[in-house]
This record gives sequence, structure tokens and C-alpha cells, in this order.
Amino acid sequence: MLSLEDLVDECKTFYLTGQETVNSLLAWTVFLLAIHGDWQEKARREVIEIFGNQNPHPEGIAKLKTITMIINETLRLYGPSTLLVRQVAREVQLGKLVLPANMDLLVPNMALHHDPHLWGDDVHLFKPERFAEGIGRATKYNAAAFFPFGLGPRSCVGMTFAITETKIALTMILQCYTFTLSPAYVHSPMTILTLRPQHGIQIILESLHKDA
Ligand code: HEM
Repeated sequence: MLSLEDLVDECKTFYLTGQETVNSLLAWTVFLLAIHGDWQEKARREVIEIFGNQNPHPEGIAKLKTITMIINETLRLYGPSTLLVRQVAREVQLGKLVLPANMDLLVPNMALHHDPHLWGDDVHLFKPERFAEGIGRATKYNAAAFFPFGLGPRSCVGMTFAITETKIALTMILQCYTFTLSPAYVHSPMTILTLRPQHGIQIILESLHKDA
């Protein structure tokens, strides 16, 4: 049975892992769409086609193909989680290496997401079309090429919730505004638990509805 302390710990974990991560993902997605106006337009066209100016609903969210590609490409380039931590339970052979028990193992998913051997020479470019045929095709079915939510039995329990939340917020932003990057923006991604823009992301919003 969970003690009160365990319960409080679980609530803190959900707050921390659930809030900052989605916040970062949404911020980086808006940033990338602000500098890639063509993808912003494609995303808006899809949103208007599916929802018009109505609030997003579950059936429509399931149909958002372009937005899904954009979110995956953002998770690849600026995934909120930059590395996973594991502790070796007992001595184990991993390829040519022998890992002793209790060793801390850092698995840098961000390095793999930026590896030109896995993604090609255009690895640093924002190209959501990589994901046009889904994650399997984009990674050539290599599970170690893309795992923004971790891998294995301890992978993120909030993944579907996080992606749905991001889609809802992004849909509502795209329905109301066009946006560009402010000249005040200084590019400086840094990791404090999640990958964040050190100085924030300054965006210039223009309302799509004259009376808004
Ligand atoms: C874009 C958003 C998110 C990203 C990129 C993300 C990423 C991750 C990663 C990489 C892990 C560790 C997996 C591992 O060690 O293999 C994790 C674990 C976890 N995440 Fe998320 N997460 C996100 C959103 C959320 C949300 C919204 C929630 C809850 C509402 C959540 C709850 C958790 C919990 C409870 C764990 C620990 C699972 C365990 O240890 O069994 N995450 N997440």
C-alpha cells in the first residue's frame, strides 16, 4: 500500500514530468513553425480542414497527420528529454563491454536523434516529411534511433496524454494566430531537467480574426 509520503512523491513526479516537458515541447514546436512559415501554413490548413474554428475534438485529433509529423520532428530536434538514466543491476556483457553492477548508465537519446549515420546528412534540418510514413519508416525500424519518451518497461506513461495536449494547444493557436519569430530572440537551448530555451521564445502574434 502507498504511504502518504509515496503518494506525495507520485504527485510531484507527475507534476514535474507532466508540466515542464509539454511546456518545452510546445514552445519548441511554436519556435520551429515560426521560422518555417511553409509548415505553419500546412499545419493551419490541416487544422481548419478538420476543425474549422471549432474546438478540437477526439475524432479530429486522431486525423492530424501533418501536426503529428511536425511534433515528431520537434521531438527529434528539440526533445524535452535529452538522456535516460539506468543503473546496472548485475554485471552484464553489452556488445564488447562488460558493465559492472551498480554502474550508472546514461543513454543520450538526443545524440542519437542527431546522429547523421541514422538520419542522414540533413540531420540538423527541420524536415517533418521524414515522418510522412510514420516513425517506423523514418527510423528504418531501428527503435534506438528515436525514443523521445524512453524505451522499455519504464518508458513515459504520459506519452499519449502529452501528445494529445500538445495537439490541442497547437490547434487552438493555429486557429487564432499567425506567428513569426521576434528579432529579440536569442537561440540558446539549455538543459535544466528538460531542454529549454534559456531566454524564452519571443514570438510575434497576428490575430487571424479582425475582431479578436
Ligand atoms: C513531451 C512530453 C514528455 C516527454 C518528452 C516525456 C519523456 C519521458 C521520458 C524520456 C521518461 C523516462 C523513460 C525512461 O527512463 O525510459 C519519462 C518518464 C515518465 N513520464 Fe514522461 N514525458 C513527457 C510527458 C509526460 C506527461 C504529460 C506525464 C504525466 C502526465 C509524464 C509522466 C511520466 C512518468 C510518471 C514517468 C516515469 C515512468 C516510470 O518510471 O515508470 N510524462 N517521460
